[in-house]
Amino acid sequence: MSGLDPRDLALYLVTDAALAGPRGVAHVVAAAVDGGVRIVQLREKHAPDAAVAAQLVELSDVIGGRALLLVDDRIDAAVEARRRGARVDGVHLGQSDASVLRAREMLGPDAVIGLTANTRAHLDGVRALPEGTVDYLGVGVIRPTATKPDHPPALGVDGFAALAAESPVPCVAIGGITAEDVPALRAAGAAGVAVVSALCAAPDPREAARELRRRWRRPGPARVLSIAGSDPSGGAGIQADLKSIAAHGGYGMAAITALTAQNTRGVRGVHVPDPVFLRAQLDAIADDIEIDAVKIGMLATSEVIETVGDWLAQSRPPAVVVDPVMVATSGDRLLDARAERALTELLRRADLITPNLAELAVLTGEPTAPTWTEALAQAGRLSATLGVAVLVKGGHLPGADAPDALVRGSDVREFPGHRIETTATHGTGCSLSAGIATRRARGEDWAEAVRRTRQWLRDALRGGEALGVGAGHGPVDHFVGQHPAADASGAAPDAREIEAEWWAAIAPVRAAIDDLPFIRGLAEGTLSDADFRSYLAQDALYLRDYARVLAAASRSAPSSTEQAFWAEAARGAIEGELELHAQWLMPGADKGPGPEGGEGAGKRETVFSAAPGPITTAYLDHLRAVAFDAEHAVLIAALLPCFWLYTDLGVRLQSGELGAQAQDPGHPYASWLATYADPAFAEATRTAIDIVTGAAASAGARTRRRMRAAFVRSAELEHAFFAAPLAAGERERERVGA
Ligand SMILES: Nc1ncnc2c1ncn2[C@@H]1O[C@H](COP(=O)(O)OP(=O)(O)OP(=O)(O)O)[C@@H](O)[C@H]1O
Ligand SMILES: Cc1ncc(CO)c(N)n1
Ligand SMILES: [Mg+2]
Repeated sequence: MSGLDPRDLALYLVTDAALAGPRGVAHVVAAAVDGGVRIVQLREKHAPDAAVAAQLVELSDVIGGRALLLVDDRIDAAVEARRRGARVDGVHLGQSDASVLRAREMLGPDAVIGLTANTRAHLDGVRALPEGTVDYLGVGVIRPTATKPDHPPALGVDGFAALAAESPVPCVAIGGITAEDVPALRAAGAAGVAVVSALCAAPDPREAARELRRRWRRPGPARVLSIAGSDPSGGAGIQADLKSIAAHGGYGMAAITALTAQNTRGVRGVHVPDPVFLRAQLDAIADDIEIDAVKIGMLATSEVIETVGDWLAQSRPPAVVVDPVMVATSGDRLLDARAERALTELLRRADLITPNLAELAVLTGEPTAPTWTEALAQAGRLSATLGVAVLVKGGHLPGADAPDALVRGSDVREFPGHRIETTATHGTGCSLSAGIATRRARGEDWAEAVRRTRQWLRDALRGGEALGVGAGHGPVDHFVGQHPAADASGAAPDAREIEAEWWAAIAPVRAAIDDLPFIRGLAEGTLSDADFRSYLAQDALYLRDYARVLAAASRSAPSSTEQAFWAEAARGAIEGELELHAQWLMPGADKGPGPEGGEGAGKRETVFSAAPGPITTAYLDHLRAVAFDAEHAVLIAALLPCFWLYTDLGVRLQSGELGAQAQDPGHPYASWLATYADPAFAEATRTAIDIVTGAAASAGARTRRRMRAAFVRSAELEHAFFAAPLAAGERERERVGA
């Protein structure tokens, strides 16, 4: 019995020269091993032994001990290659190939010997052998495949599971496996998956291997390792990473590269422990724990960078995000000059790097990009040079925008966003990269992981100042909205804190709204006209009574300014928005505002002709109940989501953050989207937030709790309202049998 570690079976590459094509088998093997393949089997059915031995020598070189090398069938070639100095770890044999006993005799007790099996009789054959003769079984084929023309009938996942359950040795699934099959095979008891085409025919075998490794992950929280420096003030470095990993549903681990003495005002000192001990930390983790993603932060010196680079090359975690930390928010340099150069080599081992503008400049050797357009161009050049994706961060741009962009060569995906007015920006870069790594390890694609982590970070930025940590650039609040009620401490929160806390409290609702097919369709312009009109018909009914509730808020307002504000909002709801609805809903109405603009006597009947749907009724009942029953403060809290969520969505739809740019003149819903992105509406929303959170700050704890509950309920009803049109459309299609 060899010392085969069953974890090495997880991802197994079987070579195929024809599929590898002109780039050659060695190239595919090198890339696949980089991507996380742990066993390589050279499968060469026709070449003479000498040629196979020569290929084994070459592959042994390419692999350099990072994976096990086996050969299909050709024991003599393996012996010959070993004689020529190659490291050949064993053979894989078919049922009709040379006997496994002979292989064990020729290659010795440490060799890895595998056998193909696809029937119960084959399992009996293994049991009949002396224990330790066979190390693993290759069981398949799972699906019909062209790479083994004479294969027996496909087993499928269930057939595999039945054999694996009875096998005396670990079973690797093989034959026609694609990335989609991997989780099911793991669940079926596979020790690993062996693939041919999925890697040999892949345009990028490294990325394909990484994808297979990610899919191999067992379900549950992602295990994410931060390799970074310590910030004792808790806002950046490993402390930020661990909080961010936890906030995104991961299990966090940390290997410390350096200790800093810093606070929110700056870095006072850096102490770098012996990199040998860093390596000991990394090995201790990897020897015991399956790592789903690694986030790398501050690396301090070139020795540390080399230590991490060597470890990465050996352990090849399936997702690697490197935040090339060189300059802290406070402006302090965190790397020495030699280290800045050594970093470039390490960056090639990443999937994604996340430089800010200053770091992008150092890495490209160019001056700091003066504009966002120039930053994107720099990121494109860097991405092409390094062969990795670059998330360029616009946090340090002057002006009102703080966009980021995911750049892969010439492919650019922008994430627009307004700058948040706050001093709490310490550790944003650390928190962002750790969150992205965690989300990627949980199965989101890179763009999705970036989008969602950014959305979270923006709430964390808004909540940062309320933490009251430090007098300089304070930390973001990684768990904004999840703290035990501020009231419990006795101290009443101020309006700013309430704003951050309430907005964070509805973060899950907001994320769910973003994910609705209705919103996606609206953003992309792919929503059907019928679905949009069915939404508008309900919205017209809603706005008519929403305006009445606004008027009730005006009546009970405590000051004339607020009385006027709610009255003006009521007028706006009736006039402005209903105008637009009339233009869309009137018979023969064209998309968007037309010259006739929906005047005329029949207008009201047509606009309000739909029967109110159950969600419309539920939402209005909620508003009317608070208007009828509750204190003024609770009423205005219930009214707030209709302002706040629409402004937020309007701005993000308009900017393209959620899909196609609404400014695109071809966008079918451009005129509708423009209403909600209107700066005047944003201003009204700002006033509404100030009035409501101000009222909450001066209210007693009980009223404040009722306000928050009414606010959250309205937000949930906003979500239900956006979900309703497509659900109704679905029911209608079922009814008519379409
Ligand atoms: N005031 C802000 N408003 C909105 N987003 C911001 C703001 N400041 C930073 N961000 C966002 O925070 C993330 C980090 O970006 P930034 O450019 O600040 O990186 P960094 O300089 O590496 O951060 P760090 O100081 O933690 O090292 C990005 O997603 C950026 O868009
Ligand atoms: C330890 C550490 N890592 C990263 C940063 C970047 O903000 C920092 N300030 N401190
Ligand atoms: Mg940074």
